[in-house]
Amino acid sequence: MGLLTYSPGRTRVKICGLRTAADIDAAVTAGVDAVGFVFYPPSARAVTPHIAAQLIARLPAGIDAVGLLVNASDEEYAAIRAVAPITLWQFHGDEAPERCAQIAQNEPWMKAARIGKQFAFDDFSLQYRDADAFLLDALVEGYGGGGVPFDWQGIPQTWASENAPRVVLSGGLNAHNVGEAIARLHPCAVDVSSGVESSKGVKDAALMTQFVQAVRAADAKTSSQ
Ligand SMILES: O=C(O)c1ccccc1N[C@@H]1O[C@H](COP(=O)(O)O)[C@@H](O)[C@H]1O
Repeated sequence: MGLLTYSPGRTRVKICGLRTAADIDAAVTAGVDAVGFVFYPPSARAVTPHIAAQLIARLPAGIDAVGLLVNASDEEYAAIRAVAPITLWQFHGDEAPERCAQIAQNEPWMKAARIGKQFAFDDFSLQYRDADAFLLDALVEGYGGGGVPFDWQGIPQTWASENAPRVVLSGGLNAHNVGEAIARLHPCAVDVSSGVESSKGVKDAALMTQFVQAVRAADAKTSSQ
């Protein structure tokens, strides 16, 4: 179905920062809707476009292959597009809306909002109104993937409910806190990286399974209320 198919009561799941065939197989078995590839060389989770292409070839139909970029140059982007069949773009840097649209061409894209103590939610959603989704993350050093949650209470209630169909929640999620996040915000999807790792950049199959099970349990609880 893909990550951005909004279906209340069925929260979509993306696991980001996959680097090996075993990671892909474990994520697929766990029941994800999308897997993410980090094309940001400073990250411990970075992959080359060729590695990503090999990993994407293992994916069954219907699971999104997300390309995560941070202020990528034209050359970096061209190298990815040449070999890796990305189905959804994630812009996690300082990209202006025009740059996101230029890179994504007519493919879906989401823009990360890096949320600190104060964040202008309305300004962000207006500025990036052409995005297919808003990915909410904590403001951390190194742009993202820090395993740090932000204060969900700081999201204005009206903004959260109006934008729920295109909110992808991330930032420090794990099997223990994702249920509360879903109950509070009812996002279209959740996105995790650090919370399913045994050490930085090393995915753990059991933690991936537990994360997806926690999402399904939260959905079941919401539906029964
Ligand atoms: O994972 C990374 O290394 C990364 C690097 C630069 C930008 C974003 C990155 N990851 C994304 O960050 C969020 C939150 O991740 P976490 O669960 O808190 O570790 C998520 O969207 C990742 O895709």
